[in-house]
Amino acid sequence: MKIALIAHDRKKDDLIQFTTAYEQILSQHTLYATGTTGQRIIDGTDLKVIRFQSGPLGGDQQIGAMIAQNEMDMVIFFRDPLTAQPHEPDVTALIRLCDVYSIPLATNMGTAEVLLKGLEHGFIDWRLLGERRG
Ligand SMILES: O=C(CO)COP(=O)(O)O
Repeated sequence: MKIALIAHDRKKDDLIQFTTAYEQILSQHTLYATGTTGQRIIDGTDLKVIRFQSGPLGGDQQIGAMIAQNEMDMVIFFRDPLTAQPHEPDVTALIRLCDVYSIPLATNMGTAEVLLKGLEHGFIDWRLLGERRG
């Protein structure tokens, strides 16, 4: 599975804690991240991460483009609901594309835990069926 990991600045520590706790599951998948988030994960864990641009410089849009091309299977996006983002339209567009393409999306740690446990138990394997249909 291809999983995108993103966190706004005040949520980055939470995402590092989360990726550390679920490192064993995450390490079995291909991980992508926006620029700064990806660097933090690389520095803080043993996970391999493919980094895009930083969010304000287009990283959310790059992940959105992958979703539109059926190249992303899950998005974990720890948003900061209390801070205005200069690239709010990009954030909204990414979330919208997850809904357009029915991509599992977690915007907080509670949902992210459920998604990863579901991933571990094969609940998201339907994405692989789509891959085989090609
Ligand atoms: O702003 C972001 C998502 O909207 C995240 O970008 P960074 O990972 O580069 O901080």
